[in-house]
Amino acid sequence: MNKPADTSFGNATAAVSLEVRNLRKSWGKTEVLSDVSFRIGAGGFLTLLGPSGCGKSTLLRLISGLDETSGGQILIDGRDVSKVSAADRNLGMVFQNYALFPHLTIEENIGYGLKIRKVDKTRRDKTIARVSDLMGLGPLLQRKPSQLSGGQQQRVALARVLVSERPLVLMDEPLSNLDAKLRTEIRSEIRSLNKTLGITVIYVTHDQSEALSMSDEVVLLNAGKIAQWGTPRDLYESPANTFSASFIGTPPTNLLEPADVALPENLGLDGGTALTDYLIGVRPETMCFPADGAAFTLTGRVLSLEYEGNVTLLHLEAASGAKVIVAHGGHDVPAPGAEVTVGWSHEATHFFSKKDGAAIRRKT
Ligand SMILES: Nc1ncnc2c1ncn2[C@@H]1O[C@H](COP(=O)(O)OP(=O)(O)OP(=O)(O)O)[C@@H](O)[C@H]1O
Repeated sequence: MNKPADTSFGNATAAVSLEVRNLRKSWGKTEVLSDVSFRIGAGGFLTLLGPSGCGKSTLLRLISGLDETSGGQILIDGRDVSKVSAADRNLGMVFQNYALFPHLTIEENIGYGLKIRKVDKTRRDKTIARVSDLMGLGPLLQRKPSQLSGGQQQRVALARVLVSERPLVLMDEPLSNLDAKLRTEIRSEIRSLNKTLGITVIYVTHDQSEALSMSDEVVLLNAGKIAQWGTPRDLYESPANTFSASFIGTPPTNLLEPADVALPENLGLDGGTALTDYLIGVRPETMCFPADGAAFTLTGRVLSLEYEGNVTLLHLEAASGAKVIVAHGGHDVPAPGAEVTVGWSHEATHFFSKKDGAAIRRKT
């Protein structure tokens, strides 16, 4: 499983870019996607991330051509395919409900698309052998799908799409049936095949760690709208709004009333910004205890402790009653009930408008 990908199999058709412009989708009177626009370059890996029901699968189905758009455009390599049938979009798909042919062996299932496209047998066998080896399916090739576990069947579905040599592959939560160890291994396999074969991948997940670790770019959706589109680093380090700040990161960003915080004199905000206008965002892992002369400090009472191995989560209650979480890396853990002062730097501080949740950028 840990072998580096071999480039000798698969001559993926030259990779393609994907662009979605002002895409809309309504079911009856309910609009489930509104004005969604993003693009990913050829060979890129873009993840659609968001909570359950935000429209990720709907968006993927529109890109695939399985459902019709209610407005907007989908361009593959600059060509508008919005009205082109799914079969003519030249893309591969792995969905949550992988459908394997029950009467075919695993080997035949994986090679089905190649056979249909009349790829010669020697090349087909070589490709199947290589991908099944990478996916740990080698010993299972002669079995039927019913003789495999759910996780193994899902790996077959993935292998099948990876050997299909489509330039654009859509994946909807393809790792959801796998255990944690396999997920991590297959994540890096998918990522390495994406780069080695130059396949453009659009990947759906609600798991932010999967999204951050695999993607070149992430589109974070909230209730059918894009909350933020950027690199994993953009999303983590510069959340565009309170939704993004709260969704990305475990535990989520603390959103604090300025009244709970001892603020430095110069916040770098516009002169007109009043204390009541904004919230302060700070990630638990960027806070320190003791505060040690940090620019921002907060004093609170320790409600409880959660030992996580590498860190201990300090659950604090500020004077106002607000709950705050600090990920503390040191061994000097305070006792429950103690009053403590924690701190953080200017760089760790994010400001958000209370009105609409949007990030307030500081003056440079
Ligand atoms: N065929 C349909 N008819 C009516 N409403 C639908 C249909 N398909 C999806 N929806 C609605 O569209 C919204 C988005 O659903 P979608 O499956 O795209 O969300 P998701 O983000 O993929 O969720 P999950 O992570 O739970 O799979 C939901 O409110 C869902 O109920």
